[in-house]
Amino acid sequence: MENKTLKHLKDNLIVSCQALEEEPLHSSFIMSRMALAAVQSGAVGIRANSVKDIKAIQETVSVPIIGILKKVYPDSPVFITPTLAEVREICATGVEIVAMDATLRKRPNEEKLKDIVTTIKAEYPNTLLMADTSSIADVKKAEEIGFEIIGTTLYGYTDETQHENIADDDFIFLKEVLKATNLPVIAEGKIDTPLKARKVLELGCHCVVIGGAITRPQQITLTFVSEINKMGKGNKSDRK
Ligand SMILES: CC(=O)N[C@H](C=O)[C@@H](O)[C@H](O)[C@H](O)COP(=O)(O)O
Repeated sequence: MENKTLKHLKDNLIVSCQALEEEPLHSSFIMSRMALAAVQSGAVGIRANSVKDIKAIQETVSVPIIGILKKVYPDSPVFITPTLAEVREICATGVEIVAMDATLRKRPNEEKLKDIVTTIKAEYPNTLLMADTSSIADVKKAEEIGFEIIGTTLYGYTDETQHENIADDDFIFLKEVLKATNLPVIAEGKIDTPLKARKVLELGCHCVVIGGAITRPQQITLTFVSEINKMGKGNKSDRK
């Protein structure tokens, strides 16, 4: 029998409401209002970073939350809920799903992903664990060690995949992910148009997470400015 949260999310939209310290909208209050705006327009779930933001969002909306805690360690490139300590902190908020980096990269403090998953499953058996992956090898490993959900979150966001985009070659990577696992797949990462969101669901993803294209105004503004800047001198109107 499928889990209640997964049933709720099926074929629907999750909006990621995140602003890091260096971003203009960094504020738990603003993130909670972003979440409210998203839910008012039909999002059925929210993805959020940090205990503070999660609490503010929980007080504002009552949809399932994918919680993460971004933290940078000096000895590893892994920063999305990287160690057992952050996973525990996010589980303790009571979010329905906790996501963590599930790439095969070296983790901080020499921790092993399998140990983190085993420990958390014993402590929080009702919390769903989502693997933020970047490759087919990550996906297979994540399923093997006990994750319940696969996310494509890190495809295009690691050194190895920085030049890739999930929409490349008619979503070839996503199609391979769907073939490689029987777990529900959440499409996430660089999905920047409504059409692409629909397409990933039609391909068989369980649901879709959209971040920057909805909640990062600096990123949205840039898409307009870049297009405007393509206007050649010859195309500019003479009209005063
Ligand atoms: C790589 C990384 O740090 N990803 C983060 C994960 O939570 C967020 O910053 C993204 O906004 C989120 O994954 C949604 O993706 P996009 O913003 O591309 O729609």
